Amino acid sequence: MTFDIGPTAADGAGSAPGGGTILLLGAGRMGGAMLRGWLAQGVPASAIAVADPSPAPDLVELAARTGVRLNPASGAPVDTLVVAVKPQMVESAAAGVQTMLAPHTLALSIMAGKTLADLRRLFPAAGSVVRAMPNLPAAVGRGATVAVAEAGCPADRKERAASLLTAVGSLEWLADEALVDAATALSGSGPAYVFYLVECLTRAGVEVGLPADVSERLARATVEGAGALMGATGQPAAELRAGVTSPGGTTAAGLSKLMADDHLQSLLNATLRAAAQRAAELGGTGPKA
Ligand SMILES: NC(=O)C1=CN([C@@H]2O[C@H](COP(=O)(O)OP(=O)(O)OC[C@H]3O[C@@H](n4cnc5c(N)ncnc54)[C@H](O)[C@@H]3O)[C@@H](O)[C@H]2O)C=CC1
Ligand SMILES: O=C(O)[C@@H]1CCC=N1
Repeated sequence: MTFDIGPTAADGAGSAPGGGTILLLGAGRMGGAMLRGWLAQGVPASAIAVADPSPAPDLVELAARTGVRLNPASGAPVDTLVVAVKPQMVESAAAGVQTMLAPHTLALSIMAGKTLADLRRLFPAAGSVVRAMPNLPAAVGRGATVAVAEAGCPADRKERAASLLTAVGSLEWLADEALVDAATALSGSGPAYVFYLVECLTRAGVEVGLPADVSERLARATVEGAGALMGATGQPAAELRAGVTSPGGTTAAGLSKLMADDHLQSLLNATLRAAAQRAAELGGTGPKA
C-alpha cells in the first residue's frame, strides 16, 4: 500500500496554506492543535496524513469526521513532514518515515531543543529543514511561533513552512538559531507560567477571604481580560500597568510587594535560564528523560 494523499507541491498542487501533502508525525497537544488550525484555514483534509501510534480519542474522531488519514501504511514521499513528537521519542519515530522523504520534502520540526543539525541527521533525505517553536495558544489560533531555516533553504520552502505556522498564529523568523532555545524558554513554555500565575492568584484570593470558586473565576477572568486588553490596545505593558495604578491606591500597595527588590524579575530570569538550559540539553541525541 502506498502513502497516497493526493498530488504533491511538485505537481503544482493546491493553493491552500501549506500546499501539497503533509505528514504530521505525532498528533498530541501541539500537533493536534496545528492540525485543527490547518483544517480551519482550508488545508484539504485529503492532503493530510497523521502518524501517531497512540492517537487521543478526539483525534481519532477528527480524522474520521474530516477524512484526514490516520496511520496509513508508509510509502510515497510527502511535500511536508511536520515533526511534533517529543524530542525524547524522535530517534525511533524518525526511523518510520525515512521512505516518505525526498528532495522536495520540507521537514518542519516543532520539537524543543532539536537543532537544524539534529534535523538534518534525523531526516537526511529531506530537501530542506526548518526548526520552529510554536506555543499552545495555537490551539485557538493565537500561537506565537519563531522559526529558523537551514542555510540555503529555498524561499518557496520557507513560504510553505510559514503558511502552516501562521495558520495557528503569529510567526517571527529568527536569523540566529542560537535564539531559538531562548524563545522556547519565553514563548514556548510561557503559557505555563501564565497558567501558574492564575493558580497563585486563586490561592491568594482565598487567602484574603474569597470563596475558592469565586477566586478562581476572578483570577481567570482577570488574566483573560488583561491579555485581551493588551492585544486590543497594543499599548506597552508598563503603560497599561500605570493605567491601573492610582497614586496612593490599592494597586500601588499591592505592587509595592510584587515589585520589591526585583524579586519577580530575578525569579523570571532564573525561570527562563532553566528552561533554555533544558532546551539545550534536549538537543543532539539528548537525555532519555
Ligand atoms: N505542549 C506545548 O505547549 C508545546 C510543545 N512543543 C513541542 O511539541 C512536541 C510535542 O509536544 P506535545 O504535543 O506537548 O506532546 P504530546 O505528548 O501531547 O504529543 C506527542 C504525540 O506523539 C505521539 N508519538 C509518540 N511516539 C510516536 C512515534 N513513534 N511516531 C509518531 N507519534 C508518536 C504520541 O502518541 C503523542 O500523541 C514536543 O517536541 C514539544 O517540544 C512545542 C511548543 C509548545
Ligand atoms: O515543555 C516542553 O518541553 C515543551 C516545549 C515548549 C512547551 N512545552
